Amino acid sequence: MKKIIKSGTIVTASDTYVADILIENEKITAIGSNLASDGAEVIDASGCFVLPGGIDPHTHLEMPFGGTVTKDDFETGTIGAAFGGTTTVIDFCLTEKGKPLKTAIETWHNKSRDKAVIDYGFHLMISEINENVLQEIPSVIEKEGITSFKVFMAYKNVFQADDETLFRTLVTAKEHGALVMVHAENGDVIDYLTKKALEEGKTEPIYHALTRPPEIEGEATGRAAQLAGLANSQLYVVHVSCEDAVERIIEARNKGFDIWGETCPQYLVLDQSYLEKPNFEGAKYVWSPPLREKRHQDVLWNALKNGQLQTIGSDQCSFDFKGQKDLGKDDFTKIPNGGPIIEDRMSILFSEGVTKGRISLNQFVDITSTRSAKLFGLYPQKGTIAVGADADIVIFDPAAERTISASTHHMAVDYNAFEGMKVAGEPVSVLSRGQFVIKDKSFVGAPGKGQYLKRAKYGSFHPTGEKEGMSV
Ligand SMILES: NC(=O)NCCC(=O)O
Ligand SMILES: [Zn+2]
Ligand SMILES: [Zn+2]
Repeated sequence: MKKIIKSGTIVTASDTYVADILIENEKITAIGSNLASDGAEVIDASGCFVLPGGIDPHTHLEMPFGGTVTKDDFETGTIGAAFGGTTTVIDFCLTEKGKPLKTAIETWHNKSRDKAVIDYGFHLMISEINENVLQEIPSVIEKEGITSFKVFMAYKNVFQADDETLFRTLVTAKEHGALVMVHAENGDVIDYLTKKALEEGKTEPIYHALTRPPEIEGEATGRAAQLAGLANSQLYVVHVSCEDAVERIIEARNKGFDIWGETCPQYLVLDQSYLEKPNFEGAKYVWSPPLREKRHQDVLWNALKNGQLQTIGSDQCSFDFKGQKDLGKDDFTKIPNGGPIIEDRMSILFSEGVTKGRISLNQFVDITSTRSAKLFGLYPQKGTIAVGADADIVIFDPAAERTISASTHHMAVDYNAFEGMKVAGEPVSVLSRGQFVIKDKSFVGAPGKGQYLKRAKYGSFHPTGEKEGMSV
């Protein structure tokens, strides 16, 4: 059945205007003034913003980590995402050394196929480069449409890859049209500092932050950037948390390197002091990289405003406080890293960013949706409101107010890191390919309705030279 969204203020990465939107067969087929209803279901959006569905480029759903598995899977995680206005997630598919890449990809299809309520794609972790891996890469890109690879520079003896692997991944990605993503922290130095802290009897959550100082992130970011420059390849730095890393990204971009940076809501609004909360509550705030001193927040906001960081990912990686985070009660290195943010990613950026004047409304759309669509091969099918695009649409009430709480969130996890935070603006209804997933703030979608997305190669939508500012 046709739908018409009437009288809303459409916001894209470049424009803001009042118009109606006609939806037919999953797509936007017309945008204009006073479109005739013609028996279509009419959705009144007056007083609301009509936004392209959010794209979360960084999630870990049902991921094994730290001796346990993330609490939110592709069902609860994508339900939470939809409530927050996100209509696409790109999740990290973990590989194992010595096993075919296709085995890992099949595992991830099995986790997601019948569960996702919104569309989804995968990034692929690269932990080693050898003849078998090199042989599989073309089919990963061409058949699976996986056009982004992830290399961990941290988590020694678990996920960490060496520099040769990172460099060869960059070279291979350049050859085949993929974007290399890095978790940029120096895992070897962290390993030394954490062992030393434990020897000195320092076991509380705060030592997680103190053994991973900003210099360690800055060093790894700079190293990855230099290697990307040497390989003449493309690099995307995930979860940038501090000034040291931002500076390395700016320097590399100024040299003309093809480098992009993502930050996350937690680094914009929470700080290192949260790790000192009593009764082990600090464990709720254990991320890698860690929360930083407050001064880094202004640097991150400015970098988003100036286009030096371009996207915001949730890094959704949720563990219950009871039964999972408390694995590290006597040893901070055993606290599973990560938190639940998929649901509040867009609200926090709107409330703290747009309503507080740190970024514009169009930048908000670019950062939460359009830029990820362009970088990860989904544009213009996703990431904008235009004729021919998928009808992934959020009707967003900027006047609504809400308090974030585990008692009202839709993720499966038993706490919310932003508990008690008041946010302005809320999605009222969310459509995925023309079907309501959220209608008048209630879930009306179904597991399995989300489709797997084969993505285009890197560079399809942002020719070299379009790196500066918000014009891409
Ligand atoms: N970020 C984090 O603490 N957990 C998720 C895994 C990762 O992205 O490093
Ligand atoms: Zn990471
Ligand atoms: Zn992550």
